[in-house]
Amino acid sequence: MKVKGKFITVEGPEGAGKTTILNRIVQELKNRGMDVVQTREPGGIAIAEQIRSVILNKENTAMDARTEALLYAAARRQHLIEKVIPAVERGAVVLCDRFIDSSLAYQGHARGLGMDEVASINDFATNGMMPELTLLFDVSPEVGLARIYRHNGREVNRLDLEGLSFHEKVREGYLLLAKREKGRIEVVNAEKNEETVFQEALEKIEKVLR
Ligand SMILES: Nc1ncnc2c1ncn2[C@@H]1O[C@H](COP(=O)(O)OP(=O)(O)OP(=O)(O)O)[C@@H](O)[C@H]1O
Ligand SMILES: Cc1cn([C@H]2C[C@H](O)[C@@H](COP(=O)(O)O)O2)c(=O)[nH]c1=O
Repeated sequence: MKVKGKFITVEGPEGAGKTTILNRIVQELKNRGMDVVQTREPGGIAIAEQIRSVILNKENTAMDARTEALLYAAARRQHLIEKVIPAVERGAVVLCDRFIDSSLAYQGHARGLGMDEVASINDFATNGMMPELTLLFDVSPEVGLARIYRHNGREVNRLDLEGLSFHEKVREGYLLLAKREKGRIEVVNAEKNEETVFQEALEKIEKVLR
């Protein structure tokens, strides 16, 4: 792939505030006249949105952990090919809500499949494409889940319904990744108020856009 634009991802446990902050950042960058593409995983294009509805359907309680990991990787592949790579190649800034680190934290660490195993199936899906910057919105499961149940209009999905220990493992997995990949993953304390989180995230993104 000829790289011209930027590929930036945001990550974090449930209710970390990724969507809220991403919406504001995208608006801010568009106001500055930049070519910005906001997207999400799993989803962002029709085929991946269809896979998303299978994965997150609360009735699919029989789903095996490896099946889950493979479905996320399949959605990722299609989304990269149809949307992310073309946008980066034309020079856009692509801001994506979740990417491979979600699979490593949720399926690799919290489900117990192993981060290395999950990384290897994802290598096949991505050809090794990685973001230039990843913002990890760190929040405790208590705070994140309370935000979802208290304020958010979004439907509670199959993964939200996992127990507290699962969500604790997700956070632990993310923090392990952040330690491992200090050059790419920047941790933001997402328990601070929205304005503070927005300013901190924007500053970090501005650094890679310079
Ligand atoms: N810093 C913050 N402080 C308090 N509430 C916040 C903050 N950021 C977002 N919220 C609120 O928390 C809720 C969840 O936010 P949001 O949907 O942006 O999280 P998310 O990380 O995208 O969640 P998920 O990935 O689980 O869907 C929303 O009601 C939002 O208004
Ligand atoms: C990409 C990806 C996501 N997940 C989980 C994380 C969330 O529970 C849902 C997505 O819902 P959101 O409202 O868009 O955050 O899917 C995962 O387990 N593995 C992944 O690779």
